[in-house]
Amino acid sequence: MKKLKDILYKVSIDAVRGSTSVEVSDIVFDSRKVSQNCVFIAQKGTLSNGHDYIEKAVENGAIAIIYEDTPATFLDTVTYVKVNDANDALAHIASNFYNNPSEKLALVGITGTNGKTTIATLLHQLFTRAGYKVGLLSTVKILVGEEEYPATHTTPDSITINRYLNQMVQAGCSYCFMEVSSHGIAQKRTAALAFKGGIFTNLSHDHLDYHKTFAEYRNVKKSFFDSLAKTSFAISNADDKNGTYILQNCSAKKIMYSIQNVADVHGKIIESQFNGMLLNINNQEVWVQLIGKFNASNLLAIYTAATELGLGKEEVLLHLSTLKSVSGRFQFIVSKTKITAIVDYAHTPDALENVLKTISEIRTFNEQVFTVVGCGGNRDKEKRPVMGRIATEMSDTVIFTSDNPRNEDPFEILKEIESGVEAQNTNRYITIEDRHQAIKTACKMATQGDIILIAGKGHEDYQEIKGVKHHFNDMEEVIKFLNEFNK
Ligand SMILES: CC(=O)N[C@H]1[C@@H](OP(=O)(O)OP(=O)(O)OC[C@H]2O[C@@H](n3ccc(=O)[nH]c3=O)[C@H](O)[C@@H]2O)O[C@H](CO)[C@@H](O)[C@@H]1O[C@H](C)C(=O)N[C@@H](C)C(=O)N[C@H](CCC(=O)O)C(=O)O
Ligand SMILES: Nc1ncnc2c1ncn2[C@@H]1O[C@H](COP(=O)(O)OP(=O)(O)OP(=O)(O)O)[C@@H](O)[C@H]1O
Ligand SMILES: N[C@H](CCC[C@H](N)C(=O)O)C(=O)O
Ligand SMILES: [Mg+2]
Repeated sequence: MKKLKDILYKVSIDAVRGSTSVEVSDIVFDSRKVSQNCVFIAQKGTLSNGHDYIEKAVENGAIAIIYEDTPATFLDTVTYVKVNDANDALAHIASNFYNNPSEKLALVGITGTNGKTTIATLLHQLFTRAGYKVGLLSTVKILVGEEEYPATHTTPDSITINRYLNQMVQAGCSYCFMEVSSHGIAQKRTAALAFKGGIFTNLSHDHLDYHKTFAEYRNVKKSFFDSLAKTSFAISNADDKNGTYILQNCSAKKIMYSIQNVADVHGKIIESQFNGMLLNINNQEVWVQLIGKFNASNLLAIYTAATELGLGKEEVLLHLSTLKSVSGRFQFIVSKTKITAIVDYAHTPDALENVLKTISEIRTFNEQVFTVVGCGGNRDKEKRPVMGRIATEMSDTVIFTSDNPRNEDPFEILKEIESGVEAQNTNRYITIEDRHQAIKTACKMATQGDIILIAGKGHEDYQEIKGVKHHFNDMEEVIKFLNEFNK
């Protein structure tokens, strides 16, 4: 068992009351999960304040309390440690408690609005193919080697991160690729981790409900790169207008990739079809099984990271050609009558535009493109009209529908989406709130050779309505209806 003082290493402490030599059984930030001899870390949240639960935590057996705001009463049987930032303290305590696992493997963090899951998952695939045991922390799932665990967040809390990293180290993983969300950075979930490298994809409109301004959102992402060690690497996208800014105060080795400009790693799409594209990366050609400019960009980031982590260029190119698309990311099926149905997680204006652009680059224009799309409830409202405009501008027919309305009125969300449709495109859409019916209608309307894009939910297997998650999967639905209509 560890002593309290052992896990306080690197924590910025203001005051201590009681003994730090007590032995601690576990660390928790939720009073409901406290067990005998636990350390309870009181965090200020968005809904409630952990400081209100200090007494409850002590009642449940906490032996030590880490806090920012001094509690009204102190007990002699409990050790109290005052810190100026409980989230930062939690990050260090979690790392110490699990023996600083991030220092024992090569940890790479991927951040940006879009592409994190794709890059992290494909890097996991690539290094596994290269013969290593690899960890993954992503929106879709957590992997310790090939062993799979469910993911609840894009970037989990510090305790969960370090618990899994420790498990990865124990299992013999040499690498871990993790998504680093802006919420994760802002809440210091990744603060005490030793990153071998960081990757920046792009920055566009999202989460302004949480970060308030774009500048704040951008600076949160930048702070991740500011904190990278000199001995690590920072890979950034020269095609994004914030790609250089994000590395301005970064002291790590900087490497830029681009499909538009001159850069350390330059790529070009030579040819593109539904089943893949031919890429030229730094003057070497490679056929890959993914499509779209955005995936070419993701593959450049992957190529750069893999070579930076020590794999040979030829070996990396060989593995790149075997990588398969990530679940719910431009995942497609072709039906009996050659209708192509694509399920994609595009839930931001930028991602929706990219997916529709990719489709227009490949389509023949002898067919129709149907788009089924909605916007999540209790999330950024500003993106709704923008997504409404983009969907109707770039598809022949759009069916607006619900995507996790959560606690909002789905019809109000739909009105906000519709408000963005430009006058000349109002005849291009219909609105069907029920997502089953919306997908069914698209399948009914589509004829031989048409394309149906179902955007926003990707891999998700639920529709969240008023706190209840009902089973729902876009791919299952579209396959079911295409079969039902014998298409
Ligand atoms: C807005 C946000 O990020 N919220 C996260 C935050 O919760 P919170 O600040 O609201 O916490 P709270 O419920 O107010 O409670 C405050 C503190 O009191 C404690 N408490 C509370 C009640 C009690 O009885 N006892 C007790 O001790 C809580 O454990 C907590 O420490 O801290 C919690 C613990 O780590 C997270 O689970 C929670 O994520 C919620 C579920 C969430 O939805 N987060 C999303 C927005 C998120 O983080 N998304 C990003 C990326 C999304 C993307 O890029 O698309 C992600 O990384 O997943
Ligand atoms: N590099 C990219 N640039 C723009 N759009 C992208 C890029 N990569 C993927 N996309 C689009 O964004 C969607 C989400 O991709 P992905 O899941 O990889 O992103 P993410 O950053 O993990 O998102 P989240 O914030 O939800 O975790 C994809 O389905 C695709 O439409
Ligand atoms: N990680 C994102 C995913 C959004 C996916 C979309 N289907 C929605 O529910 O809005 C979020 O929770 O904001
Ligand atoms: Mg993700």
